[in-house]
Amino acid sequence: MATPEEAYMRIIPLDFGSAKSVPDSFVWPQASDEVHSSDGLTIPVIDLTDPNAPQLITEACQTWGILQLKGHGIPTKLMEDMESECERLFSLPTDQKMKALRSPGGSTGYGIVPMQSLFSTTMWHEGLTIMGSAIDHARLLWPNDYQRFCDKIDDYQKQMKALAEQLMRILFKAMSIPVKEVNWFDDPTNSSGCNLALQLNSYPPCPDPTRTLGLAPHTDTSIVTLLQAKTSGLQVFKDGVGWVAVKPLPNALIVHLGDFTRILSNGQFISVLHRVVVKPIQRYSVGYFFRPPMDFAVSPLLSKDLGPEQVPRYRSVTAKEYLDLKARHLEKAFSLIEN
Ligand SMILES: O=C(O)CCC(=O)C(=O)O
Ligand SMILES: [Fe+2]
Repeated sequence: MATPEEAYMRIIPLDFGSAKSVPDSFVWPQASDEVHSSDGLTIPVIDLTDPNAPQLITEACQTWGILQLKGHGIPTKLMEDMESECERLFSLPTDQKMKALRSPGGSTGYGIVPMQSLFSTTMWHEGLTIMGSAIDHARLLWPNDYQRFCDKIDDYQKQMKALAEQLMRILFKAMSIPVKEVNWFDDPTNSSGCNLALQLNSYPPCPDPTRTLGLAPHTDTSIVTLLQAKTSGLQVFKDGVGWVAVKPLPNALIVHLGDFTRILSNGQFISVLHRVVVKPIQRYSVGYFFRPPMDFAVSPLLSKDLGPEQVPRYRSVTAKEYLDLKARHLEKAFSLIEN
């Protein structure tokens, strides 16, 4: 068990600007694992305006658990603006970013990802987590000029929420879960307490990219995660194949299925294991995590397809209980809820 001082130190990113080599505490031997050359094996690309999109998305959820989405309606300008805001944020002097440092055990603010506490090796990463308004953090980061960041973040979250709901309607239909039973759907004020989080990620230029990882392998604790990333670095694990590199298409969004969808679909949909490798060049990504309210009971039994003869593979678990299990056990959380 880490002491409070150790817990605090574990959320402070390295001062990457002055790192001329990869310190020993950042060395991940698996960073140099072989990656499948993805010729002929690429994650599905789906256009949301295609009339067959629901069917194609359902198939992609069963075979990959990840897809690239075109025709999603998020304005290109807004996506570019988010990339610029990431640059503006992460280029701030370290002392300034540290003013918005997340507290140990806290959910929002600047720092290394929360799952870092489960690993003894550090990841080549810094991030900012936002839930709801960004104003408290933005005021600390830019005391005289915080409104621009807040406005962009608000606009982005609003548009991402609408898109996530559109995708969830497709997923819930595919899983035969009646949307009317899920009363937190379509709640414009989010008064039902959906756990929506925006994660801005920065992977600074690395002097020796084959020795370290930007993010360790993990699945997302979400129903669905929408990710924008201009450059490569993300890899997904495909059973029987190994790590496959994702090559982001211009203006497309990457859609990850998260653990909650795996539970709701009784294991029919995959929550894909993924990781991030680093490069000699700077990389940013922005993830929008859509999670149900904390007290929502996530259960395969919500599906009308699950007849009495079919056994639920997972027990019912509230979102809060699962988030706690995941925070302590990471990918082993699944074995703890398996029937
Ligand atoms: O940066 C990426 O491509 C992935 C980020 C990610 O997996 C996450 O934030 O959970
Ligand atoms: Fe992720």
